[in-house]
Amino acid sequence: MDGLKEQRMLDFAMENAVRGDPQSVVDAIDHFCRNKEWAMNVGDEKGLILDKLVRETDPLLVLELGTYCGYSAVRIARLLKPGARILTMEMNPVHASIARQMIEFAGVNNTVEVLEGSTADFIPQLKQNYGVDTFDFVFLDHWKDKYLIDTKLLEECWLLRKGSVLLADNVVYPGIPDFLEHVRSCGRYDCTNYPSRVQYINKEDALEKAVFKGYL
Ligand SMILES: C[S@@+](CC[C@H](N)C(=O)[O-])C[C@H]1O[C@@H](n2cnc3c(N)ncnc32)[C@H](O)[C@@H]1O
Ligand SMILES: [Mg+2]
Repeated sequence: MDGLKEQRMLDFAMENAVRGDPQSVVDAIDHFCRNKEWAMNVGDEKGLILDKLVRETDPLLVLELGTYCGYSAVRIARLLKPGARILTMEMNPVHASIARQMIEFAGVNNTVEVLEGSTADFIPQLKQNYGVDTFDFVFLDHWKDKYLIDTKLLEECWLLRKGSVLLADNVVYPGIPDFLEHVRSCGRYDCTNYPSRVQYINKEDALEKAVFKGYL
């Protein structure tokens, strides 16, 4: 097959979903990944847990670490109240470009801003350059050796407040033991595990919710 899977995913969504209808974009991507080519979106099964926790939190300001093609950003954006915003970080320029097109096609480009670059570079700039006070909801879904480093960076940069919800994907597969050990044992988070399955295949995985208790 020629070209990139990510481009094929975008083309499939544009041909099979309705412009401006984010649910139809989410459905088209899930269909593509279940029937044509697997991809690393959080997917429809874990996506239901993500939906439930976004609805419960009803955030005004969301941070996503790891945009990929924009699937989870569109998925979250479709649930947000007017005026709410998502900042999503992606260091791969090809992924960032596909994501911007996906987000624009889904009609959520006024809600979602893709920051192209690494989390290590962007997180320390958020207060000064992006007008951020604290995040209500953070979705961690980038490279697994960065979850702990970036969680500590969010804490150090005062970007969390009492009640901020961190939601981490892939805590069983491939597993993020250093992150889990930190949030479960440092005393600053209330943690809940949500068992599920790896996107689009029958293999055990889970999401971990860690609610920040404040700078104790
Ligand atoms: C699993 S995918 C994200 C999937 C997306 N959240 C979804 O569900 O649709 C991980 C993405 O994180 C990006 N990434 C990994 N480490 C990063 C970092 N330190 N800073 C920014 N992007 C990163 C990768 O390039 C990749 O596109
Ligand atoms: Mg993931």
